[in-house]
Amino acid sequence: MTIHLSRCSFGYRRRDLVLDDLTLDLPSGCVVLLGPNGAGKSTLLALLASALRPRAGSVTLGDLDTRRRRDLKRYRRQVGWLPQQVTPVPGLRVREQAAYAGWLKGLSRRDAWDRSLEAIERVGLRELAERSAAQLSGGQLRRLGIAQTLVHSARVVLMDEPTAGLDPAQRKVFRSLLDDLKDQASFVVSTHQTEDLADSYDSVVLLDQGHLLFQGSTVSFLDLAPGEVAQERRAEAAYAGLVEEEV
Ligand SMILES: Nc1ncnc2c1ncn2[C@@H]1O[C@H](COP(=O)(O)OP(=O)(O)OP(=O)(O)O)[C@@H](O)[C@H]1O
Repeated sequence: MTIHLSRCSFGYRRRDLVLDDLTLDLPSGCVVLLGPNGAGKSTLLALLASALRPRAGSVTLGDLDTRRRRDLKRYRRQVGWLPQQVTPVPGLRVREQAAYAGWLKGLSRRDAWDRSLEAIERVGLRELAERSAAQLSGGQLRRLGIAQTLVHSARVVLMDEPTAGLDPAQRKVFRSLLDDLKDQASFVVSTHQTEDLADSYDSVVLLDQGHLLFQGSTVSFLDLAPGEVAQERRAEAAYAGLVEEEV
């Protein structure tokens, strides 16, 4: 099941539209969300997370429509969101923070606590379960953020630049984590890093200035690069071709 955006518009200020009449079907699997700075990626993820409400249009998952109050809770339970900054909750240990996130999504205290252990285990934080969340490194905090989405068994996990600021070794850890979790949920991941596209993602969404420039399989995206471009540079060349065409 996928999230469907239909004719969505959104602006932070009355006159400016950051997303303009956007229609998009997010397929299951791993989707990478690309676009220049200010394209609207974080805004789109916040709309998909139902943290922001579109000015016009709809966001639906199956028969759940975020415009309907009675659907919102169920929708939010199915959709996990990892914003750019994962904030440690003051006074909470790693496992407690994962459990707290599940409780906020509507699990009972007991369920949230029980599930939190498996969630932190899946992201490799089992040994740090009793450590204060405030003492985690940036990469560990992001892993805790992912665990928070796993506690409530989100079917779609939205991640906003999860690898920004991570060193190459940590980025590799993140990629293999994503690989491990693919059987559990679908992922929509925004990033500026195009080098690992072919290995990690099934499809690509490219936004620029709130408009959709491309949506399709990773293979068809890479095919947009000129034939002579080497394999490891094809994503970058395809991206540049589409964005420059737009300027
Ligand atoms: N809270 C806000 N109030 C007003 N304008 C905002 C706010 N957040 C974002 N914007 C504006 O909305 C537009 C889209 O921003 P957004 O953060 O969604 O882009 P992005 O593609 O995620 O960018 P980046 O790659 O730099 O993170 C930008 O013009 C930005 O200045």
